[in-house]
Amino acid sequence: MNAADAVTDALCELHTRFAGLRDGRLADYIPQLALADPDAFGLALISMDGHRYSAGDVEVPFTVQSVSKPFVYALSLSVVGLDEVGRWVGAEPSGEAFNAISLEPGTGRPANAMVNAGAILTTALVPDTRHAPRFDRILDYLSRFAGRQLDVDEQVYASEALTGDRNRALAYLIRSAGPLPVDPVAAVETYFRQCAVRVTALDLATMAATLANGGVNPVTGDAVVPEPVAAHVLAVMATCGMYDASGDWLLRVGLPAKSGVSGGLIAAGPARFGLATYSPLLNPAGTSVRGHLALGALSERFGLHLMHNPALAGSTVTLVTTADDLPSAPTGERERAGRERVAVVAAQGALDFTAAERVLYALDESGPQETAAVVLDLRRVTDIDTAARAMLNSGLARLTGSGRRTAVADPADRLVGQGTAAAGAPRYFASREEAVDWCATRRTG
Ligand SMILES: NC(=O)CC[C@H](N)C(=O)O
Repeated sequence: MNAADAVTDALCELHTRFAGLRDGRLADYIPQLALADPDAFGLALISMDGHRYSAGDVEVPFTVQSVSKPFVYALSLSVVGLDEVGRWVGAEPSGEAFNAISLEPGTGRPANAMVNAGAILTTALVPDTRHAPRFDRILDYLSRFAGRQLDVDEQVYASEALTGDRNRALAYLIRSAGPLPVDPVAAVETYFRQCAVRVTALDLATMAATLANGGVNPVTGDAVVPEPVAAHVLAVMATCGMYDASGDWLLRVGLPAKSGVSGGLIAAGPARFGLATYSPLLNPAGTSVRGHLALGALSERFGLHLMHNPALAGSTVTLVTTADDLPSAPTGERERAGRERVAVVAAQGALDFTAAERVLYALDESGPQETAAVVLDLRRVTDIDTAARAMLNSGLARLTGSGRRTAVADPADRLVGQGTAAAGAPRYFASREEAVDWCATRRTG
């Protein structure tokens, strides 16, 4: 028994809880989908370290269907850019079903890339060259998101190609509405193939985890799309991924998600995990009944809701008001020894904007009257992002500018970066002792 089996146990428990449920119907408007096993049910979770947890049928193949949409959207954003994609596809929830025959009034754009109209256009925006045919690019990207080579279920493809006139109608409607740089009618057949790509619940969880992990597949380490693209896709999944049920989903489950009519469902916890379920019995909105319930229960049980008050990293900052070589010496004795009282603010962990604010506040609180000198101890900091580095640098410059003697213990050069000590910048030391000693030494004159 391993300790991490506790995670698997939680998934198994949900699997047991919902496996017996027979509500919902198989999709049959694509005839091949009606042949799915209604009892199939699997749940998978991939962590940001690429750890895999699963319960039930997580290796049963099924076609990706609409769960392909966020990933192809990611591809077109990467290739064409947010602004250009945004000219042709909106980012507003449509409040309508996935296959609604409707475009945004005024602009003639599909409402978003998660409904069929927007997805067909998104697919059309993926460049199609002799060197890299559109579908090959799509299959390659989906495979990189999944971390293994995927293929197409030709029977499901043929089945949708035979019956997909509603999507063709949408493509013609889109083409009639505006001066597009691409042809959605030609792209709709590619869209059918993209929907027929075969995946498993484990694949989908890995794909969701890649979006959650800033576009880097946490299992293979492959940087599939840039971080901002992953963030944009998650944002659209959060507001539009569950079609006309998106608001209620965000309210109750609180995670960016995407459903598909073959029974796949993904949800992503940014910087935390990727989740997927497979169960082909659908509710009237076209979402897996068991998947919906299981992810809802999981979110509630583990507090995964995005808007859930995030646990404040209570230990980001420690303030030690006196730390010098004469820790308990009274002021007189300290002065005779030519030493000053030094405050030490110690930060730890990964510093982002929020953590940097706490550090700066603690630096202010550490003075100025009683302890004029202050040391910022970064020895236990593991990472500083760009925003936090800029904030800390300008905050420290303000401190020194206001006359406080300031030193930073930064053995890993995390803050100073390029090693430049600009005028007005604090002094940098490799150890806390040196920093405290420099600060404590009373300057004369
Ligand atoms: N919601 C879905 O999964 C729909 C995908 C399906 N291929 C369609 O276009 O109708």
